[in-house]
Amino acid sequence: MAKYVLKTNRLSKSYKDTKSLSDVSVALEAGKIYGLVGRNGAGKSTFMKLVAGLSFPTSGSLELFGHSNKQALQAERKRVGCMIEYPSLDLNLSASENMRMHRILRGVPNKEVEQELLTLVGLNDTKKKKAKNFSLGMKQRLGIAIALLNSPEFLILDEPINGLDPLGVIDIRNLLKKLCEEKQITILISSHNLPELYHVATDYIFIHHGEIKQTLSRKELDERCSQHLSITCDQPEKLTSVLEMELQTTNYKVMPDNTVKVFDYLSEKEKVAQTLFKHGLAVTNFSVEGDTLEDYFISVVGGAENE
Ligand SMILES: Nc1ncnc2c1ncn2[C@@H]1O[C@H](COP(=O)(O)OP(=O)(O)OP(=O)(O)O)[C@@H](O)[C@H]1O
Repeated sequence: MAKYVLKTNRLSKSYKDTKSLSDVSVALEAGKIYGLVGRNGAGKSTFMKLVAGLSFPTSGSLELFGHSNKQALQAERKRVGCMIEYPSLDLNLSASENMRMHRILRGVPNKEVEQELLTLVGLNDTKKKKAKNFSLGMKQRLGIAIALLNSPEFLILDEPINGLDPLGVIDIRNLLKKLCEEKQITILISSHNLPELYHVATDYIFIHHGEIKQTLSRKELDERCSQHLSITCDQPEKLTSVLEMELQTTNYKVMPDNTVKVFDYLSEKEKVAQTLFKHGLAVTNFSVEGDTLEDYFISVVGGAENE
């Protein structure tokens, strides 16, 4: 049975005239990396703050590690690490001094954890350099090290790759994969950039105007974004048997509306069309489809920024 780190039930948050989050119901399974993707102002930080206990819902409820009552939730939040909106660094302190300050503030007795985590995030040789002289990527990595101080099982990171150069993005991506694979930490990471999240997340949650528009796995996203022939005809079952028997491919998928997606023969479309015709199939749609990640994002959350 799936083990859930987080479940929300119609979680909502309003600020005076603004409904920042509307009826958000999601379930996050342990051991995965969830990408929370949405435009600026979609409600990503609002959602993360509610989960982290930094803000309170207007309505709805949430469950962490299977617990939902107020006191139990507070206790379970000790198993959560977060970096929301910006890393909470003292810019006049070095990496080690920042780690020490946060370790003491959180009551973590083990001093060794400071260096262990700085090594993990690749900041063990920054010596006395003050955080104000760090690159954005180094600040983000230090923020992640701070979020890891209490050995969390669930890590919440708000836009940790926003504004980083390509190498900085790769560093953070590799770090997150390592945390998930080696330390079995479940991760929720937000971004407004689906291609950036694509390489790190195992699952994606699309949020727009405070509502969850779609949740899907990497495999499902790949299927939707890979180029394929989309075929609609009067006899879908006969179509699949022609694909298997005549065209020798099982690389297809029948969609709920009976459209068949064929992932082979993209460069031999005529051969497919002729074969279907030869077998008397009445084809009503035959087209090449498949979005880029950017197109797919827009198809889910809409095109215009201020619609
Ligand atoms: N404290 C607040 N008071 C009033 N409105 C707020 C507050 N916090 C957030 N909002 C509003 O709630 C909506 C969602 O904001 P939120 O910061 O959660 O979005 P986001 O997806 O994290 O965006 P960004 O990527 O720009 O940080 C926005 O319309 C924002 O203006």
